[in-house]
Amino acid sequence: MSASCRVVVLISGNGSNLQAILDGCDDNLNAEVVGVISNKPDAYGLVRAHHSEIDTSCVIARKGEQREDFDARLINAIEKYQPDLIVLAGFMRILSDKFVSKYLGKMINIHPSLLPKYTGLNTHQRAIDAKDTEHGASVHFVIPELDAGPVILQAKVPVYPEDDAETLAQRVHEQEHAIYPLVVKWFSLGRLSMNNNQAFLDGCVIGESGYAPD
Ligand SMILES: Nc1nc2c(c(=O)[nH]1)N[C@@H](CN(C=O)c1ccc(C(=O)N[C@@H](CCC(=O)O)C(=O)O)cc1)CN2
Ligand SMILES: NCC(=O)N[C@@H]1O[C@H](COP(=O)([O-])[O-])[C@@H](O)[C@H]1O
Repeated sequence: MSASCRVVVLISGNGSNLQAILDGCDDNLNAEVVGVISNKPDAYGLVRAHHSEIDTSCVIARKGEQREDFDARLINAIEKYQPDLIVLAGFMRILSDKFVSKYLGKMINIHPSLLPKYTGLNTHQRAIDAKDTEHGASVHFVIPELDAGPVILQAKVPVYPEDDAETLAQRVHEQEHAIYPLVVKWFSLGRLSMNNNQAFLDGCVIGESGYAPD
């Protein structure tokens, strides 16, 4: 029986979140990763996709190319798979308003901070520099404004005085790999909508150990 929710994952690098979602789909028969698309040809996530016999493609920015032109090529690559859900997993491109509007409500991203804190890049070092005692990750719907979409699920981790960006990133990664597959599962079960998202925010109390409604 083919899965009801066709998932396309966009990556730019290592793909550890892709791997967590692939592993999660083994248990969640409602979702199937049908394609992995990278904007970097050397992304290790492409190797992970090949190991799982998932179709892959690359859409590589051309020198001087307009963002909208790149995004048009990316749409062509995505539409081949006819996805129900688009998952950004370390996809390091800011997407144009036209692209985001096309996939509004069916595109999610994982961001390494407790949004709305620390949108953008270098979040772990910024949390350390601010002497924060907690940090974490957020899964959110993607809207044109960067990292500002409705938050679906968050995971918190402690920040220790001896932490550097690397040790903190590792602790955050562990929680990312726990929460992202959950959100994919909820979406595949039809339990996620950008319109009535508050129910999940109220129900999602996440600590270091991680908790979320089943
Ligand atoms: N319109 C949106 N696009 C993207 C969103 C979003 O919420 N709205 N989420 C990001 C993911 N992201 C952080 O989570 C992020 C990715 C990339 C950048 C960025 O500055 N990219 C540069 C290029 C960087 C590079 O090539 O190394 C750029 O695109 O000019 C910031 C945040 C995904 N896109
Ligand atoms: N602003 C986007 C961003 O910084 N995303 C972050 O990139 C990493 C990708 O790791 P992965 O390739 O191993 O999944 C993840 O930590 C994710 O939160």
